[in-house]
Amino acid sequence: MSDAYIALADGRVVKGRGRAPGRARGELVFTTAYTGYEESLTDPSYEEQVLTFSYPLIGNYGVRRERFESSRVHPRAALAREFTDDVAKWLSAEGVPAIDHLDTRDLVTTVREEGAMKCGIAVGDDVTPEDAREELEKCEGMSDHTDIGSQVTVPEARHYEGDGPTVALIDCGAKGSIVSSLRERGADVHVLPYDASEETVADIDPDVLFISNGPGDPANFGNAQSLVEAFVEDDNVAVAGICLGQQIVARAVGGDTEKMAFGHRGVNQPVRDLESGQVVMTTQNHGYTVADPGNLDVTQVNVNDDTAEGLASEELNVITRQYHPEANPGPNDSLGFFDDVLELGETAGKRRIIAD
Ligand SMILES: NC(=O)CC[C@H](N)C(=O)O
Repeated sequence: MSDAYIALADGRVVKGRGRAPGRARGELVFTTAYTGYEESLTDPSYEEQVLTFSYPLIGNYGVRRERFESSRVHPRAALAREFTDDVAKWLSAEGVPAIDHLDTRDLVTTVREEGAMKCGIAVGDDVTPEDAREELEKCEGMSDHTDIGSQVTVPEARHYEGDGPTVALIDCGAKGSIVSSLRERGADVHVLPYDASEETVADIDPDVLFISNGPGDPANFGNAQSLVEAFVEDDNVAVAGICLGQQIVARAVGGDTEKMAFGHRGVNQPVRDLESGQVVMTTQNHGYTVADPGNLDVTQVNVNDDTAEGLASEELNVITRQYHPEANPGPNDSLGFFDDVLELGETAGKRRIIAD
């Protein structure tokens, strides 16, 4: 165990116990999830953030690769009341600093009251509060990471063959279980880099253009937005999105996004479907929200703060979710989203066959 310091943008330096050494900086956020630490730590949407777990004991059921959502840990550092040795070893091996023995209630309250904030981290045998402050000094705001997509996307296109509708999944930092949720339903999935060209997508001749989740500010994903702009009016292509994907789709159809104070991160966020009135529990991880849905209808809202959780347009064949229907971690209540997306794609595909 070593010394560990967190320098917060509000001027405070918090001391903890070092569990994995290193220095880091990022946007301090918290998740209230009481399970799913492996999925959260490997979710690419946490790139450039420092993740605080409000649940006190992290690591209770070990660390298993099968639960990973990507090939590496994405938060720049991890904070908890208590990490098990398994988690501390994993984060050390990944070179991601970890600190525990913290008053995480205080950290969460600070972020709730003052909003997600920059922080600097220093963990090691002879680190000082000054080292953490130095990291804080170098910390950029989330929106300043203008090419964050390049850090999390696939290096080149991947194709998973299937008999179902063809999906062009634009990988802005996609969680693995979005790909597997589509494949399990028979979809023919092309995973494309975040900067894929319109021609590449057109060559695939997709039934669905699907924009994935991903880190940072949706305004920094101009290429994905222009792909939606190019295909959304095409009657033969359905458009779908999850989380960052919903935000990008909304921006592409004349809508807008804004930063939330501290966001939604957890596994029990209640969402109401406006048509059925049904409330489902959802997994969430986002710090931006759709402030204006543009040409789309808001179909689902967050019960706590009324923010847009689902958007759709029958006319444009669009369906999106702000939360994570792939449910890793989290309740399976909304897995049906993937069936809805593929059905929409199938309808679009049939229209094309008739048109041909
Ligand atoms: N999980 C996500 O796709 C996150 C979307 C976006 N980066 C946000 O923070 O709002």
